[in-house]
Amino acid sequence: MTLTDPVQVLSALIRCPSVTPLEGGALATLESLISPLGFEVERVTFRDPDTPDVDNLYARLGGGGPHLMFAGHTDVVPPGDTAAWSRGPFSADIADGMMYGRGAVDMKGGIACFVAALARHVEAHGAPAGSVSLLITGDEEGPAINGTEKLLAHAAAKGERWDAAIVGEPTNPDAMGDMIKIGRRGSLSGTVTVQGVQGHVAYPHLADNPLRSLIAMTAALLDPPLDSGNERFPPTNLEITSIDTGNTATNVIPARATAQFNVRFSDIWDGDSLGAEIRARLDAAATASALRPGRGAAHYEIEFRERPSPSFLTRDQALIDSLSAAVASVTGRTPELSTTGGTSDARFIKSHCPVVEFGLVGKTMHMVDECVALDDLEILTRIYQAFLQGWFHRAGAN
Ligand SMILES: N[C@@H](CCC[C@H](NC(=O)CCC(=O)O)C(=O)O)C(=O)O
Ligand SMILES: [Zn+2]
Ligand SMILES: [Zn+2]
Repeated sequence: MTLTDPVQVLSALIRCPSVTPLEGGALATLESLISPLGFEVERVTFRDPDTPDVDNLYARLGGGGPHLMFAGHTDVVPPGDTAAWSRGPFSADIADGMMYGRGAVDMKGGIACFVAALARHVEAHGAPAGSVSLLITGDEEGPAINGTEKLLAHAAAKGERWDAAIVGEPTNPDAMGDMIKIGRRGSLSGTVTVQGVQGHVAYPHLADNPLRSLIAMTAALLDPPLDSGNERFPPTNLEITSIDTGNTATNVIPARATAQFNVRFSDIWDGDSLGAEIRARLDAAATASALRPGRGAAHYEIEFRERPSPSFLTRDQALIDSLSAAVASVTGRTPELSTTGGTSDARFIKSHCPVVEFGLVGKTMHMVDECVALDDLEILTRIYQAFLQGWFHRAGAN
């Protein structure tokens, strides 16, 4: 195994079937790869009621400051229908300049490139004059209860402090150098249940169809838009993800109906203010009678998923500039600074230190035939190398 070669490192990681929440040998492989670089490695399992136990890894190279954290996850989403894959999802097969496998871009590829970049840095300059830590969880694709948030708290309780962090999630929409993430939108999910009265569809006056209200209520959530965004964030977006009654009959009005939704929200809102707006819209629509003439207000309940993800924005311009300069030096492109897309574990890290994100091209993440261009692995490794050198130089080390 040549640690400076991201292709070899990634190949070893993809071959570990670490479908969330299983460790699948991925953290053990990573531990055996980085230990010879001089990392002090700690493996820790977190538990919580009603969630699977999850293995995590924290490793530190060096003892002094400045201290840079690289964060990521080795767990991957399930491959789905393996027969639909043109190559084994854990084979790491290479064809036409691409490596195939679950996690190729999301985000074993990012980890492999960072390890290779660090190995090259150590080979060329020796260990950085400061510290580099790897904070790697097996619970990013799962509930995210027994992962990054607890690992950060665990390390912080032992005295660990970080000056900055970089997360290796796939941030580029189309090509390397497209985009750096400098923050993330918030996320809030909920379920609305409307109670009605079951009955015969031909005698609707004897029943109370909950879908009439639920249709008006979901429409009220969608329109008018929650905001039009700002210079930092795209417009807040609410998606209805399911409407269900469990009804299999064509001639029965169901007794109740549920709708599920998820909101990706800008920093105009937080979980409380958004929850209040959603309740106000539902109350107004439940009282309106256009789809339910002659009836009183519909009876409904709303349940929000616990712990909405907060939005955040990284305001450390020096860190953003350092990463942008590294991307530009390798790709010749100025990356867009964006808060689009999903949430990431950076939402936990931002409470400990400034955090930015840059990784591979995310086009195939979570898809059948997830794959990465070998050229992109080399580009990302060089970007991480440049970032390491630039960040430690700016921070006053080598
Ligand atoms: N499973 C976790 C968090 C779910 C995070 C997920 N993030 C992505 O898919 C990343 C995509 C991107 O980088 O744009 C999401 O946004 O749903 C939980 O639910 O806590
Ligand atoms: Zn990911
Ligand atoms: Zn993912």
